[in-house]
Amino acid sequence: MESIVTPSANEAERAAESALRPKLLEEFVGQKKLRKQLGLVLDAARMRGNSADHILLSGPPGLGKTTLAMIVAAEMGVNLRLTSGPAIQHAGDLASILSSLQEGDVLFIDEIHRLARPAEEMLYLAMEDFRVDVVVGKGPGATSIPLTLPPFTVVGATTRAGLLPAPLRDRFGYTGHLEYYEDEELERIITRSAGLLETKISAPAAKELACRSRGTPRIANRLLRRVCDYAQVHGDGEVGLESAQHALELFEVDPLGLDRLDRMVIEGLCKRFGGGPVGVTTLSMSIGEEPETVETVAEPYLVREGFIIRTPRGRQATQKAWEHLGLTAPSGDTLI
Ligand SMILES: Nc1ncnc2c1ncn2[C@@H]1O[C@H](COP(=O)(O)OP(=O)(O)OP(=O)(O)O)[C@@H](O)[C@H]1O
Repeated sequence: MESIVTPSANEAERAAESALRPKLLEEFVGQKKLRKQLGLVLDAARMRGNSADHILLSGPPGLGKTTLAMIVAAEMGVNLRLTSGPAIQHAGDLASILSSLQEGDVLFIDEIHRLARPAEEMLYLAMEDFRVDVVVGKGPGATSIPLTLPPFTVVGATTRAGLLPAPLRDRFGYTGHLEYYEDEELERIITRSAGLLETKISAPAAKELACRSRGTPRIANRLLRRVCDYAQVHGDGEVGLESAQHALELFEVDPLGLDRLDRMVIEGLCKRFGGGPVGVTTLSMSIGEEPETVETVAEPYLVREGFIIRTPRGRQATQKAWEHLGLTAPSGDTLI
């Protein structure tokens, strides 16, 4: 189920996003600690006249990993090559990318935890010794020719740092973890993006959007685009609080950022199962959704925000879920 509050993006959306990306570290909002650490790593490399250490960025989708990789290249004044774990099917694919790198280049590998094993092993060597063994020919006659690479920087991005094998993780000199954003930071991102889209947005409207963006800049920018559409069609193009609220109502994003699926899950849990605990398969069937959709699309945010908890006996609604639906929890229950 595609939703306006999904944190991931398809290719078309990524293209639309490029106009809104901050280009330099000082334009990047939030992630204060990471910004300072990364700034130091880059400053030191610049002062030494070296390429930057390899950098690993981990965190949920839509928080700015790709943006930061682009910023690293811009700050270092070098070229950026973009690829991803799933795009590298064979070690040969990686060898051809590596052998085309120029001195200092930044190689961004998105979803690095999804690299195939042989490519991963080739990457260890390239990152450590700036060397790659290119295999020429096939079968018993195949020979391996060592190729020296110029120094370069790998920026790896992952949503699942725990899945990275230790030898690969150890080859990154700096690892930065991206956290969900505060509402006030999202407000600044929204105001900045509105400026780039040449739209005026009032401070209360930006605040309203921020509260519903689930801590994620990608969602904030997406909601902003829809709210701009609404203001253009139904008003004079300026986004005020009222038009923002109407637009968000139209797209079924409620004041705490829950969408239709999220509400169906907590409503099903409270109304049909007395708040649970109930197994995810039974719960999903009762609302006509696939268990995988409920587990991967709705649950992460509902758990993170404390609407539901996972127990060994299944999912359970919390007091916050009952309150959000305007319902009273059955008496006698010990609610979390
Ligand atoms: N700190 C920030 N300040 C301003 N805009 C941001 C910030 N972080 C992210 N964005 C914006 O949010 C959108 C998504 O960011 P980005 O593509 O970098 O996320 P990502 O973490 O790489 O996502 P994925 O894991 O899906 O690849 C972009 O339009 C980007 O401009």
